Amino acid sequence: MPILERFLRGPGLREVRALGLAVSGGGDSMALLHLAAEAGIAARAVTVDHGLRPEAAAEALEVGRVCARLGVPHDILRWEGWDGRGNLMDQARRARLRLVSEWARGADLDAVALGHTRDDVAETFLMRLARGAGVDGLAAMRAERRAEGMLWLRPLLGIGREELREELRRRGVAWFEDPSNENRAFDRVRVRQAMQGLAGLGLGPERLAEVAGHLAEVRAALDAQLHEAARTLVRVDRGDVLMAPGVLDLPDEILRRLLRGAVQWVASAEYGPRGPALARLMRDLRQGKGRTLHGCRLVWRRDGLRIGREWQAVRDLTAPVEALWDGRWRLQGPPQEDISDQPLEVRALGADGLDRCPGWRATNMPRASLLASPGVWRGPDLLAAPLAARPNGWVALTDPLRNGDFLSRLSH
Ligand SMILES: Nc1ncnc2c1ncn2[C@@H]1O[C@H](COP(=O)(O)OP(=O)(O)OP(=O)(O)O)[C@@H](O)[C@H]1O
Repeated sequence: MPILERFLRGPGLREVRALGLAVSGGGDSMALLHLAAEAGIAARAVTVDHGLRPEAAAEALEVGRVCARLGVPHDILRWEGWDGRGNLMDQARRARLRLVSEWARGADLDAVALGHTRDDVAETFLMRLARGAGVDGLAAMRAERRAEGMLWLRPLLGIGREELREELRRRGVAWFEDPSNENRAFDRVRVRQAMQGLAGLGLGPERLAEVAGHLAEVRAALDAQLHEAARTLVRVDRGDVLMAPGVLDLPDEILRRLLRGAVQWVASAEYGPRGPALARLMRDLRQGKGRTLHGCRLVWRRDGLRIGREWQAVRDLTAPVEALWDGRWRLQGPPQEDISDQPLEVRALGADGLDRCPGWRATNMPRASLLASPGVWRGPDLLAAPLAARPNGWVALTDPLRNGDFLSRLSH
């Protein structure tokens, strides 16, 4: 089948009204650009200049010239955010995702296409295998996914990198080779080199991508079961997660995912607890015991398992009332006159705060959950404790985006 047709068969492309194209100038995304232009898709391209290589700015301009010849509007975004710490590649990738999604929303695009190919799937599979990943990590990346408020499409996942380059050569199109592709310090580069030896064993990129594709189907089946379990056995009660006792009848794999998602949400953490910690947790829970984990308290009560925030984990957290507190709480209250030079702030109630909420028992919330619940403070004075029966005109809601996130995170 001609390459253009295979490209167009990629999910979502035909329904898109206006498509963003993330074009770094490398072979894969240059092929993406040319295929989209040839297909007559209404598109707008973007290049992020990370400012990390001196040539990057000139390369971005060159991508712009190619786009102009194809009649595709092109924008350049600059990232100057690296603070010199942490994993540079990871930060650059995250920043790129954020910048490009802001750009796409601003340009009223309904999806952004990325140039990942079948070789990326195969390489990622091997890299994850080397780290001992499970089904989720080994499963092929999704051809269609939502993140950062944008729909991301990967229409080239079924096509090999070399085939795309062949197509570019046929058209006389040049592309930039990223010099880091030669740098053995990067895992991906070492994996690429190792793959040349694996091909002789029948483990070429096609076969590896096929296995990753099967695992993606396994992941989808687990997701469906997880969603069903969450829908029928789990609910959120004022920031705590409640699981019906029936969760103990679920297969271990599903219960583990449910617990990881719930704990991650209650702790507002970027990652859930790791395998060994989850295994210990499950053993204890099956013996009817509770425990603390990852900044959460898990306790059995009459109606099932309650997962709440641990006071110790939030005792020193302070946020202005307009901001999210503990990554998920939004406080809303009556307008305040600026009568004091002490600003209003959100802090956990703690024992000191809860002592000033005489009606808290009527809330039917465990004391431990209320200790870690948000209060509105002015210096030492507690103005409001919305979850502990002292609202004083204030409400505390978990951020709706985060709330939606809870289920999507549960489903990974
Ligand atoms: N600086 C960038 N500007 C715009 N899009 C980018 C940029 N870097 C990566 N992308 C997008 O993300 C996809 C995958 O990123 P990856 O880091 O694997 O890219 P790459 O190795 O530079 O690939 P390519 O050969 O497509 O340029 C690219 O195909 C492209 O769609």
